[in-house]
Amino acid sequence: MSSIRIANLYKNYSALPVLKDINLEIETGQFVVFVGPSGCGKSTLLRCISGLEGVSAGTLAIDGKMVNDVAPAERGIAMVFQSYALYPHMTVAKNIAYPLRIAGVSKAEQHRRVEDIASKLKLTDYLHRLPKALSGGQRQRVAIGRAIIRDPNIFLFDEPLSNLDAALRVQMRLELTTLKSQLPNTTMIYVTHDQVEAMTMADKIVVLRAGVIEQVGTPMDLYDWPQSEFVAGFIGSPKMNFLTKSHANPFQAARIGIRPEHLTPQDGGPWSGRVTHVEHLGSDTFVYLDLSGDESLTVRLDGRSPIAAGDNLTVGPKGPVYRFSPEGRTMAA
Ligand SMILES: Nc1ncnc2c1ncn2[C@@H]1O[C@H](COP(=O)(O)OP(=O)(O)OP(=O)(O)O)[C@@H](O)[C@H]1O
Repeated sequence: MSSIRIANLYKNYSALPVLKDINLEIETGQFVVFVGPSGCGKSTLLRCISGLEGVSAGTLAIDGKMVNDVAPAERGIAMVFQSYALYPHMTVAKNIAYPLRIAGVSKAEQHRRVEDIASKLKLTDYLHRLPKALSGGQRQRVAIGRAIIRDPNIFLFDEPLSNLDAALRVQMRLELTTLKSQLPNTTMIYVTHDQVEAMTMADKIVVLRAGVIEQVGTPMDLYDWPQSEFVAGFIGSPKMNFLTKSHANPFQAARIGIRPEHLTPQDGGPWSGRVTHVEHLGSDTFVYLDLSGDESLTVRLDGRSPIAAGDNLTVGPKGPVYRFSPEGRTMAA
């Protein structure tokens, strides 16, 4: 068991409030992702859960037991950071086994556990190498192996993939998802800037903004039912289009939003303009449309499109049009 309950949590640095009235429940075995813009408090919340930071007010409980005053090492938590430090003179096997060696676990047991973890993390062929002979992704897997060998109930990741190149990030993303399925009782919390990572890995996403929780939900809840313009703009790639004034008036709202993939060429559709750029990605095409009043739309079309820069184009919705109040809250459909 490794559920987490956070109630009315505040964290200040000197007089600066960084987390404000955080309330969050995480069930055993969930993979929860914290997303939000730089400085919104993601890492601070993770560090409060780990015990590396104390909280200023509120309660933090693991499996129903308040842990505010429990030392980090006693919380059953392991943490992996973006900058992981492997011991350069030790082989992969020795790096992974290190926490067990320190704990005085027998050689035979160390060997058994290292073999088991290496097979989970596809490191079996690299156990005798030194870290300098590994790729970035392999080194990050060793760091993860060293963290999971202690059998933590809760695993915290702070942007573990941000130092890797794009292709390796995708590969590691899939491997972390596999790892999660192999550890069904381990609760995982993952901090990232990358909303694609959040969408593809999370059971539950927590969107933070300026120290408060803006919305919590499954990836598809947040995509389909963003409660605010902030969440609507944060989740989804390419980003949701926002329109105002005459482009929003027909929908009886000051401001509306529509996702690029929910627009389609449509005679008599509500939005017309001139195509400024076209990007062909092979699988789909992004069309950029200039509307009157200095507003613009990104349109995502399936497959290849004959539309070219300079064309006039009229588009309409084939999916939801979100309406926002002047305060940026989503209004009922
Ligand atoms: N030790 C500290 N002392 C003072 N202020 C801090 C400290 N650590 C973080 N902060 C401030 O708290 C706020 C939240 O920082 P935090 O690192 O949690 O944000 P984040 O959402 O993880 O950002 P990023 O995505 O850029 O890593 C920031 O304004 C930051 O400057």
